[in-house]
Amino acid sequence: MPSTFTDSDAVETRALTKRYPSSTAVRELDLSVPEGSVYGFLGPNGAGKTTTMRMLTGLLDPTSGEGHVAGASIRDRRALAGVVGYLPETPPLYDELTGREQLDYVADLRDVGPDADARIDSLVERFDLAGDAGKRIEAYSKGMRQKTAFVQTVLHDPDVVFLDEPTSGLDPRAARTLREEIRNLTDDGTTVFLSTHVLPVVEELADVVGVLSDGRLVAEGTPNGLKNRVESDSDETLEDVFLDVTSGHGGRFGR
Ligand SMILES: Nc1ncnc2c1ncn2[C@@H]1O[C@H](COP(=O)(O)OP(=O)(O)OP(=O)(O)O)[C@@H](O)[C@H]1O
Repeated sequence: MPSTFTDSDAVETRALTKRYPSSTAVRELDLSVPEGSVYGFLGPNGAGKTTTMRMLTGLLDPTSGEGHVAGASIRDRRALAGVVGYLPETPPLYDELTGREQLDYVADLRDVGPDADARIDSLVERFDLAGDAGKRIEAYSKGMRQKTAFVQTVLHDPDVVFLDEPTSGLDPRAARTLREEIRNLTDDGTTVFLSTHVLPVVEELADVVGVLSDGRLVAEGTPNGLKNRVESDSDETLEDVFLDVTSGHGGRFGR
């Protein structure tokens, strides 16, 4: 069967669905995320965001439907591993390793090559982790863990980076550094798939926002486009849009 996927989209899904015995987490999801853009993926708790990202990163098999990420089928884990980076809500870190050992280990695992040391040095410096790189991760604060986890996610220069609540636990300075790093990634052509409940972060960074509710995409557009979809005396905020489209009453904003 000929593929209907286009070359310019970094993430594409068609009718992507995940069913569990007692519920359907993701329903017939169609996504198209252009290369080099930031896609803000919003939705209430339990909407299906993590399930979607786990399918797009090869950690979970879809029940039906299909998808490609940077040209790799989401059913081809080996191909996906080279092109995606995933920062999950609870990042996989080894408490017994030092920060530096953790990053060296991941660089090795991901086959980063001869530039690994320089790349780690620069990212560790950028996130103000250099002074603590020799300490064991068990002694790290939540923010230090989160920063280390972000660095390990982007170490192999993936084509598409999936971030689940990346600013969680970060102080304002670190959160700003992270937002700048996300911008730097897209300047280099990387695509960022960003799931967060922090709406100002989405508003600042996202080129396009998709809102998931009960496993379905209920709204999609630029942050300004979504806000301006209804005429209103007061300024509509992204939070108003979010609350409206996820209210369960259909909302004023159709897709
Ligand atoms: N392993 C599982 N078995 C059964 N149901 C599951 C499983 N994992 C997730 N679910 C269900 O799928 C739905 C979507 O969950 P998911 O974690 O994807 O939501 P989310 O949008 O990431 O939520 P949050 O914002 O709270 O992180 C929920 O109803 C959840 O209970």
